[in-house]
Amino acid sequence: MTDTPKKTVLKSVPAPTRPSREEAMAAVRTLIAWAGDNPDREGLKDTPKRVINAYAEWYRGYDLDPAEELSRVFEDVSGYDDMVILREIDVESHCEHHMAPFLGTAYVAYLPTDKVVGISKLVKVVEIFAKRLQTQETMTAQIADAIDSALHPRGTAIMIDAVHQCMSTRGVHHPNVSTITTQFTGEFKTNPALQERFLRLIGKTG
Ligand SMILES: Nc1nc2c(ncn2[C@@H]2O[C@H](COP(=O)(O)OP(=O)(O)OP(=O)(O)O)[C@@H](O)[C@H]2O)c(=O)[nH]1
Ligand SMILES: [Zn+2]
Repeated sequence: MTDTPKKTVLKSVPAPTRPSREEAMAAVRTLIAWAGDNPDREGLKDTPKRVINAYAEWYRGYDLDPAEELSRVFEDVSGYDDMVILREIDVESHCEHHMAPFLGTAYVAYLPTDKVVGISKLVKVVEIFAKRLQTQETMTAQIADAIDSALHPRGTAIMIDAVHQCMSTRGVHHPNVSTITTQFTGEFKTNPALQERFLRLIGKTG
């Protein structure tokens, strides 16, 4: 049997059966009771509703398509062909192992060929992948893959630097550990000088 190459999923696969709001709120009541509190006491009365509204915000990326955000391109850039870099994009995501937040910063760069994309769309792509249950590695790869598939650039460079609350507020309890992930494709992958320039321009080298 041959190994098929791992493909990053750009469009989310819908949950087999998406529960109703009522079912989701009942699940929150169960978790409150499991934590040891009384879901019927005054202070917790509206909590299931608040929690599912928060979930709708934290996981809104399942209903959004990054390819659609990157579908509008501009070809009139007067021959500009150097890297485009977005620095310091806030990342607020949740790890798929504990559903705990991980918070940090993303840096996104690509080397255009004949077209560029509106820079806000790159922030939206980061946002869409962040608003799903993630590992930092998967999310980093997915952002690169979305840009490569939509723009066919000469290369893409992504870096995410984040602190995982599953490591800071529980488990190993190390609040100062941050995790850095990078994904380089195309010329960024094959040319160390380009990687170095990307890292220098985002302020990650001395
Ligand atoms: N590679 C990777 N690991 C992650 C990420 N987010 C959380 N984790 C890790 O996922 C692992 C899950 O490990 P398990 O042993 O299955 O779960 P656990 O017993 O809760 O692990 P501890 O966190 O070590 O207490 C932990 O080591 C987490 O630190 C991520 O984005 N990428
Ligand atoms: Zn976790």
